[in-house]
Amino acid sequence: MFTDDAHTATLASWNASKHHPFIQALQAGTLPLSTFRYYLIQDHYYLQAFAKVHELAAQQTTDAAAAAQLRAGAQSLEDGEVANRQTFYRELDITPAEIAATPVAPTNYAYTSHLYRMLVTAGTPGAIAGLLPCYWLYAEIGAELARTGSPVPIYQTWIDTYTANDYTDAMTAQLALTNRVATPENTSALLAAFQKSSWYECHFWQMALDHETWQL
Ligand SMILES: Cc1ncc(CN)c(N)n1
Repeated sequence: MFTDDAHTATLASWNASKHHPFIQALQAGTLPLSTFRYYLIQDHYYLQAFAKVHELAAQQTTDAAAAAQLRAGAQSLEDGEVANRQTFYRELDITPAEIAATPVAPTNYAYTSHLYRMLVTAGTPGAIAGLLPCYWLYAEIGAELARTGSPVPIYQTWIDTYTANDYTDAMTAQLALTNRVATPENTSALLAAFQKSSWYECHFWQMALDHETWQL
């Protein structure tokens, strides 16, 4: 199955994400709130692009079931993760003005550009494979972190987002969709899309730890 091969091919990168200092500090409760704020603001832009790629991929395909699944995935993102973020923004006093005044950081820019690129160069199946680590890696991270939890309530709520049934159901549906659109002809392109997204996921944590900015 495509997703088994993709998972095996990205084990090192996924382990690096799961044990990244950002994740370890979030679990220990030692992650500075300023770093979490930085992550949330950048992730606002990431999730916007993530939803947009779902919509564009749905528009681009003639596979009605795939289009419906992509739109359902985007809706579940809106209802779950994006809705939860509004609570975080209020709690941490993150305003629309602050978000608007914050540029998309280089790693985030590169990751979201990769998702759009996959749609253009590898079509809807390429976009689906590029989107999958976002669903799946966070579900695995959530499951691991939930074993001990975090002493900081807002970090615990963040963890809970990714163990919630609506999130894991959306992830399972996306796994099935990816396996359905994978063919012997497109497997290597889909694997490359998945591997690069996994690489970007790991660098996204580092971007947040570094409070990465453009040095133009
Ligand atoms: C960068 C990134 N990757 C994945 C997720 C989980 N949907 C997220 N919120 N942000």
